[in-house]
Amino acid sequence: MPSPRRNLEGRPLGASTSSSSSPSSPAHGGGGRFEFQSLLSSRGPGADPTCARLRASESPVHRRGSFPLAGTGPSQAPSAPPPDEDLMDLNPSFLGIALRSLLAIDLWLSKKLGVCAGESSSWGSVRPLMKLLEISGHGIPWLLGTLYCLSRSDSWAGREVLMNLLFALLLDLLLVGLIKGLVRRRRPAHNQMDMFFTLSVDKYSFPSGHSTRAALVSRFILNHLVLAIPLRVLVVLWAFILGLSRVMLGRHNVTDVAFGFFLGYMQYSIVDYCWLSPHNAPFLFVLWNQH
Ligand SMILES: CC(C)=CCC/C(C)=C/COP(=O)(O)O
Repeated sequence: MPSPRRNLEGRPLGASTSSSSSPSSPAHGGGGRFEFQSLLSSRGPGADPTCARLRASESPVHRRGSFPLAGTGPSQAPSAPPPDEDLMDLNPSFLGIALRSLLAIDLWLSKKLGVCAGESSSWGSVRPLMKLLEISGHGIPWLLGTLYCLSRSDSWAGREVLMNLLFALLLDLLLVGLIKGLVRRRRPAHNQMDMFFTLSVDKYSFPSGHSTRAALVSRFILNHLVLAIPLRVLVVLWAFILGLSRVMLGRHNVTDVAFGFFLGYMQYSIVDYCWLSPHNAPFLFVLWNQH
């Protein structure tokens, strides 16, 4: 009866060992190729290690990927191919590489633009002005301001617009809070957490809540207020500078702000689509009237 095939450590092929998961084990590099070979050859019927080796050695990916694993000179045994899962690990997709590069550029650019991140930063003297701008885009003044105007409004048309602005601001808080809680991206390391009134999710930075609000509110204003051209330009400028100031203050990375603008813009489309009126939400208007 043929004796069971063994790997170079003397273990029967296919036998799982607790040591194979430890960092010093072959699977983690030392003589990892032996463990990979045993894994390949134990893959059930038809799993021919010779074929697998040929297939893998034809692949430039394997050649590149095996480099860190081999760590050995030509005098040692030829390296066996890693299993498919390992090939996948060693073969990052084009999308993966693009995302990693984008992230690296994002971090680098955000650090460069964070010129007001502290009092001692190169533009530290502008920091108070940037913080004033920060308050102009904060949720509290916008919510309180809208509620105040609603309470003072004496026309149905005005009330309708303000009711929808309130809905937009609440929707924005909800969506930004949700995404921040899901993505959990840390704020940049150079940020000082000295923001006025934050919620617990505001320790996260993606997306920038100020930027979503800036895009949402400015699109709302441009669509529902009749303004002279210079004022319209001012509204757009305010939104843009508010977004930029988030990176300059070191609160956000560029991608947080870019996505924030996109999300805020889309949120307006949702609000416009679900536009509340005395016809589709009469209870809201009656409630407010009684108020
Ligand atoms: C408490 C309320 C009503 C809003 C929180 C507003 C806030 C602090 C958002 C964080 O913005 P960034 O994500 O741009 O830092």
